[in-house]
Amino acid sequence: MRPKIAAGNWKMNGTAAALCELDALSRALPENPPQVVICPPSPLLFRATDAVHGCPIQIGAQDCHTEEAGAFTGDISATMIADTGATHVILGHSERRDTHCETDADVQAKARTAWTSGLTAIICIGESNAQREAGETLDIIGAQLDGSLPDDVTADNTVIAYEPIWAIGTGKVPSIAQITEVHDFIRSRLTTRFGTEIGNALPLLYGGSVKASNATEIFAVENVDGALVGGASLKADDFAPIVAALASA
Ligand SMILES: O=C(CO)COP(=O)(O)O
Repeated sequence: MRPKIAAGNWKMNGTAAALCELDALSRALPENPPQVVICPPSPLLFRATDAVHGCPIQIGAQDCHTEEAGAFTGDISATMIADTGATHVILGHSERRDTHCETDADVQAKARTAWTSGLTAIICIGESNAQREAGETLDIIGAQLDGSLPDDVTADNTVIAYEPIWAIGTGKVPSIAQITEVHDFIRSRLTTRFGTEIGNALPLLYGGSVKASNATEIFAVENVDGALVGGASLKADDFAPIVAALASA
């Protein structure tokens, strides 16, 4: 049985004042909540882990460097992230692949260093609009999976998030048939490469314009184990109904 995971990616949004949303979210959690992971900007990590102390919300970072320490001005390492009490790190988000030119090989190296520090890697993949229109979606997704996932992936150290780039922050959501097709494809690619035990145990999240209004039908898709949510994770009032939809999926 795979865990259900509601992850929130705050991206470059929020100052210390936003941490009150964690408290509000914890009070709004359903009785048997799914796993909830909030990924605030890195300056908030220490305070965020303090803020969720004693409640079932976990904290994650949005990126880490491939190295554990060294002369990399402006970067943060997996060791530092783990030191804050965070448990997860998002890797290979399309915004980083785009604006920081991250490659699949970079993502794979980052996953290894994340694991070394005991973090769970949330590895993001997804096609652009041009790639989808050219009929290349499954080729792109397959190549990103092959290149971004280390061989020794396990269901405990990795979560995969399918985020079509054209659905991120646009309000455009793929059809249920499109989400089903890609998630089924990812599942079969994983079982082929890692075997049925690991391949069937790895959680798969959908991300891109998830809101309370579309969450229930997305979570009903067989190979969707949760969501990676951007804009609608910033406010507890928006995110709590998504968490509740996942809890009852
Ligand atoms: O990029 C995302 C999460 O990582 C999705 O963002 P939105 O939910 O704002 O579309």
